[in-house]
Amino acid sequence: MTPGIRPLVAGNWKMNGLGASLDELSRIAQGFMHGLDAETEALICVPDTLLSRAVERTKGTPVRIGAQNCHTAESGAHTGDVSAEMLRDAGAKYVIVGHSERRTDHKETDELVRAKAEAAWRAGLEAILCIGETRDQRDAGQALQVLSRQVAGSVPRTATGHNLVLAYEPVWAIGTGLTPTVGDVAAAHAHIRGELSKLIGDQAARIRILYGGSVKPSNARELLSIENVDGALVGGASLKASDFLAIAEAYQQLP
Ligand SMILES: O=C(CO)COP(=O)(O)O
Repeated sequence: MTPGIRPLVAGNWKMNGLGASLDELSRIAQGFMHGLDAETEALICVPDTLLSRAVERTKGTPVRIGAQNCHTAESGAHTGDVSAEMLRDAGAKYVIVGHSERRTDHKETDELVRAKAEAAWRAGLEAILCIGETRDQRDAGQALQVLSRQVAGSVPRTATGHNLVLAYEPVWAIGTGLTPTVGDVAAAHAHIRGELSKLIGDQAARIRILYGGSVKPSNARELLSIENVDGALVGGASLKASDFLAIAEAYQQLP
């Protein structure tokens, strides 16, 4: 946690969810309506096919809806792509950019990720920009170097606490049940804050840095209590309302 920063617990449904999954979303929204403290911001990033229905389901609740990717252009001849303006039009408030699955599956570079963050801002969305090292990079002792390179290459210099959220997601921890040690998460987040500060100065202190990678109810409290961890980006466990709510509750239990 960082004093003065509103924590964000975000779910990333990835390529999961049909219409019926919206019942789970309703349960998440109900959980935040009744009992969960408004101090924690809640967001679910759904597949584009569910965007407008998800926005409808969560209307009047504290849960925000986001998307998982956008094109850099506002409109045009890009078959199969969706622009940030279209996501905004469908009711999204946030968009994830540079997730490692997109960096791998679609060969997204830091430069492209930076352009996507700028496209998100042009459309009035907040960007959740993901970075993180692979297992090989960690084993080679290069984790912090990789994070430096990704921050310098993919974070636009006009980033502020109002338009950017950073997510540290070690690639090897995604969907594996493995998590870094508390010491490694603390070192990575402090390092990211330092690199942000070199790039954008004082605003670095305002930017939320989320941890993502195998966050679940049983480890949420430990992970979320680490210094400079301002929330979580949750994959698998965000598909189940009881798990996602239990992760959000972990924040309330922190001193
Ligand atoms: O990639 C992630 C969130 O963006 C993390 O996924 P898991 O929580 O399933 O490991």
